[in-house]
Amino acid sequence: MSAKIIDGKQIAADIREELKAEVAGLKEKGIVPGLGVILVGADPASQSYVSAKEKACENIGIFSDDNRLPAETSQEELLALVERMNNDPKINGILVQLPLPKHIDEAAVLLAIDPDKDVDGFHPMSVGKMMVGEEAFLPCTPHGVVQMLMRSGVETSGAHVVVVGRSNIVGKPVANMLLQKKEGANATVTLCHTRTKDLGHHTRQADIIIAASGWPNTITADMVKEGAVVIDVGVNRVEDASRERGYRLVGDVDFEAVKEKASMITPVPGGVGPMTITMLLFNTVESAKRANGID
Ligand SMILES: Nc1nc2c(c(=O)[nH]1)N[C@@H](CN(C=O)c1ccc(C(=O)N[C@@H](CCC(=O)O)C(=O)O)cc1)CN2
Repeated sequence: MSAKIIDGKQIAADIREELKAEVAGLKEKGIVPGLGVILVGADPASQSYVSAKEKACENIGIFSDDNRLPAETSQEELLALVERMNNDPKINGILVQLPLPKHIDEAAVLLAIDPDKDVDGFHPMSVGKMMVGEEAFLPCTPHGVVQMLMRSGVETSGAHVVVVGRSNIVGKPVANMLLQKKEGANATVTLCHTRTKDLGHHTRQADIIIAASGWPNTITADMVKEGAVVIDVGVNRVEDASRERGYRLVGDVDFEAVKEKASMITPVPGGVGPMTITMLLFNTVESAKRANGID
């Protein structure tokens, strides 16, 4: 039987409606959440993600401070802008779109962000707090994955989750979040990567597979247990002359074949992607509440 499609667009829209109502309530108290947005360079994918984030802010009533800087921007100039936003009370969250140009030390920039405004959840302080189970801003894509599982009624407690990919943005944090001792987690987690021997041996044991390798067709049908839940975090461009833009988007999972074996599956596009932007909005509202002493 074909899998139930987990509709990321719909779940994201539901959360955005909840946030819109929360932002309206904050406005009545004179509070307008603000997001400082920084994009260095003109990478087309990054430009479209940043524009989508700003549009999403506008739609729910978050103020955004747009800063598009040329690719030649120096690290010092970028750090000065981050510092200005750290000290600006109108800014509750700072988003530095990644990747940054090669001449800029990404780790140094992320470290410069005030952890209280780290709505991307990439600062080592946020990562450390998440790891030990303290309250912290959770990175947006992994947080989106956990929300999708919870809102789709997927039981993670005691389930065997196999994560494929060990990036700092997705693989490592999602593995960590799912093994925490809390609601929507409590899973047994296996973290696989490019050096894992016989990947299929691990994925076939999974109740839930989270594919975040960055390569199309990493997960094929023979690697999936009948009835497993499959979450595809990949966003890969593959050439497609039949499309106006010359490419189409695919995930890391062989969707057509795997959907015949899985019980639930996320599509690409329209799965995890829309959740990433939504959880950024969530963190920004959360930060505005914390800054104003609201629980
Ligand atoms: N500072 C950050 N940089 C990056 C992050 C991040 O969370 N913070 N994540 C990724 C890119 N990203 C957000 O920035 C992102 C990726 C994909 C989508 C998305 O909605 N994808 C759609 C398809 C969109 C399309 O048609 O191109 C989907 O999958 O349905 C949103 C955000 C790296 N950088």
